[in-house]
Amino acid sequence: MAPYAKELRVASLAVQRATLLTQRVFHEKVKGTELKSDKSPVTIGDYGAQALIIAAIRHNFPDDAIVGEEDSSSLQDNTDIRSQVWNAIKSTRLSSESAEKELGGSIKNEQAMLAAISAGSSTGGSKGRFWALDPIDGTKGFLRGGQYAVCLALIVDGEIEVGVLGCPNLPVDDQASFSADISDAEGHQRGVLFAAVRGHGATSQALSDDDLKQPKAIQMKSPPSLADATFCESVEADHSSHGDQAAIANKLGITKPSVRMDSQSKYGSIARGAGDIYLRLPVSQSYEEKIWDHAAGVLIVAEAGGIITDIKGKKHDFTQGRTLKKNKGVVAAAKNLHADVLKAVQEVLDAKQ
Ligand SMILES: Nc1ncnc2c1ncn2[C@@H]1O[C@H](COP(=O)(O)O)[C@@H](OP(=O)(O)O)[C@H]1O
Ligand SMILES: [Mg+2]
Repeated sequence: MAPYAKELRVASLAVQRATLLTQRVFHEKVKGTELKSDKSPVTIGDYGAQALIIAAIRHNFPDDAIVGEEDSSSLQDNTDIRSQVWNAIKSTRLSSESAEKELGGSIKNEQAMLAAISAGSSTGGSKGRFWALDPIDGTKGFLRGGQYAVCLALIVDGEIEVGVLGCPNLPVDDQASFSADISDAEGHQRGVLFAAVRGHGATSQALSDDDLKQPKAIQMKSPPSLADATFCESVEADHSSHGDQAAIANKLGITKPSVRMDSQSKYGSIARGAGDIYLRLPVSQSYEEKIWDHAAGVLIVAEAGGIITDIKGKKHDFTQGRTLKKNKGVVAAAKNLHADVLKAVQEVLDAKQ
């Protein structure tokens, strides 16, 4: 049996089920939203997806730790949001009964739901097994009806071993034209699940497939020259500097406009060859990137044949707790482009000092 086969299966089904919940929440406009202490939004979808995924992990791997983005403290007193999360959970089931069973079935009651959400409080670290979970990455994209991703990765002794991304608003077709705009995907079936196991390649498949047994291998593309490359970057200018990115593109002779997209959908997109370069350039020197914003995507791009470093050219270090405190930013590109892109990144950033 391939390594981590059960982990990959459980992670894929758990992400599929959680993605379904987020889509329901969006379509039923159950959009109760709060602001967290850092002023970022959190929705019924974030809490519900975190509860469902953690319940599935705890059923299958009871000894594993979980580093999840959300915590349940604000749900303890807010009965309105809490009951909306509970209703979303109760009405979300996979259509395959056997898959539901593999995940351990639904959550029993509101107390169990709160306990599941709270179980994402692990501090991670360099030893043993833990899961890094972002129930909705790109919550701002989710609220806008744009791109977002449900992200889950297994980290063992500091190495990312399994990564899964559920991207409900990206086209299923790996060859579809690269755009963040959902209306451009008109005529394309949407909803894709990206996955990778370290040393065993990366895949994509339709999120709507009942049993998730049709993965296809994906590969990064190498454009004929740097000037033909397509960049992607965050929609939010305070997550990644659009100005620095434009200066780097200019230096490399790239004339195509960048594709702006929320969430780890950017990692999935370049891994399937829809786009060639992903840059995340620090805006604030004090911000520490969160491990759940990168773990799944970093493995998927690496397994699709890409190179991912920080802006200094260092590998991302997932042993440092809940954040990537030893790294700044992201430079992800096809193998033949990465060295030139990194050089341009450093020249542009150094010139600003
Ligand atoms: N100042 C900052 N710099 C970089 N990333 C930031 C940031 N503030 C918030 N983020 C992160 O950026 C993520 C979204 O990434 P992107 O810009 O690629 O869509 C957010 O995830 P959530 O949406 O899960 O909160 C959040 O964790
Ligand atoms: Mg996130």
